[in-house]
Amino acid sequence: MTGDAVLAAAGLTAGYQGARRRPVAVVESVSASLRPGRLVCLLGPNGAGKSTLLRTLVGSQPALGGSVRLDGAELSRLTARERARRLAVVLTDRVDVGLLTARDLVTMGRTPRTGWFGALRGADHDVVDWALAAAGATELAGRHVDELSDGERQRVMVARALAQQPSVLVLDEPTAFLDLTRRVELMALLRRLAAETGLAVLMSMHDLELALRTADEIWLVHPGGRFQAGAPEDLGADGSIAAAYAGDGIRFDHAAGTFVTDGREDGPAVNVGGDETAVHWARRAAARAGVAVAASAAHRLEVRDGPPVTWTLTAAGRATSGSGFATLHGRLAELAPATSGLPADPAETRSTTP
Ligand SMILES: Nc1ncnc2c1ncn2[C@@H]1O[C@H](COP(=O)(O)OP(=O)(O)OP(=O)(O)O)[C@@H](O)[C@H]1O
Repeated sequence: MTGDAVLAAAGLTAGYQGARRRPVAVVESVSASLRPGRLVCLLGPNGAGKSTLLRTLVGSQPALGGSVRLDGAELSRLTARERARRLAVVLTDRVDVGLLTARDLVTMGRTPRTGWFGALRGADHDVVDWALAAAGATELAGRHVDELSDGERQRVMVARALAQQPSVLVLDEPTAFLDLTRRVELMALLRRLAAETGLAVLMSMHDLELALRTADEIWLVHPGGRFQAGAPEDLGADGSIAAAYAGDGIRFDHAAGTFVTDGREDGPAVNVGGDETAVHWARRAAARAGVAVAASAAHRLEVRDGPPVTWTLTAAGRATSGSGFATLHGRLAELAPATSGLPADPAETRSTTP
């Protein structure tokens, strides 16, 4: 089942040694493979076990069961240097790099190939230049790393990993401290590197919507440690993502592909139809208003592309029409009872008291 996989887990259990050296499994029965040129996002709610699984997959903590193979070789049998020639890891931890320039740091990425005291040859300098350019960090080469912004630093760390010329790049929450623009840019960069160089990329992240839009495949860790792998659309459409992230007061609306803050499955729902672009935005407006989108819903919303977008909402036998999403959102919000949990306004309470 591993085929041409560069990183493959079979029946893997990741976890810790608990009290009295008793093994405590965090993620179980992981069988999945990462192939060249693919970008895989590892998702799961807080504490599900993403970091534990990543650490086990890169060999920085031992597996409790099963196996991990890197380029066909059993990971635990490879030396650190053999691993580093094939596998590069980018963590979010800020390491103190003293007064190193970005180029110095990226050059250190060559160490697994040259050794600590190995002289850098012309070809090594070419690789460093390529890595800086590929990560969009050429203009940062002469800057001191400790002066860089989080986004710039992240690009330099990716360049350092690329300088190792690995087959596999593993990143733990690389988008964590980046603003939306930088997050999208970093994802686009990793996508392009995978497509153009055949690099296999595995990254954990919390930005579900960005992951679902970008990844070739999703690896999903459910609370309780169940593991699932599949195409983003399959895991989104069959409700697996929604199930993994179901929590108090928030749920993933798998029809709209967004989170909504109404946690109740029995809340109001609307059946949306009409022009494609208008339907897309109407789904988002519904999600924002805490209204689920479902083909079986009794309420019916019909939308037409604009500008301005026009809509007709038929609810409880009464049809209302309007234009623009501000008015539609207001009308949809009336379908969803308030769920803020805020105490009632005392003035309002008084006015309803006889
Ligand atoms: N060294 C450790 N010893 C014992 N248990 C641990 C250890 N490190 C983490 N855990 C536990 O393992 C579980 C999974 O943690 P992990 O950090 O892998 O989750 P995560 O999905 O990466 O979470 P987050 O999204 O919050 O980073 C948690 O219950 C955590 O408390």
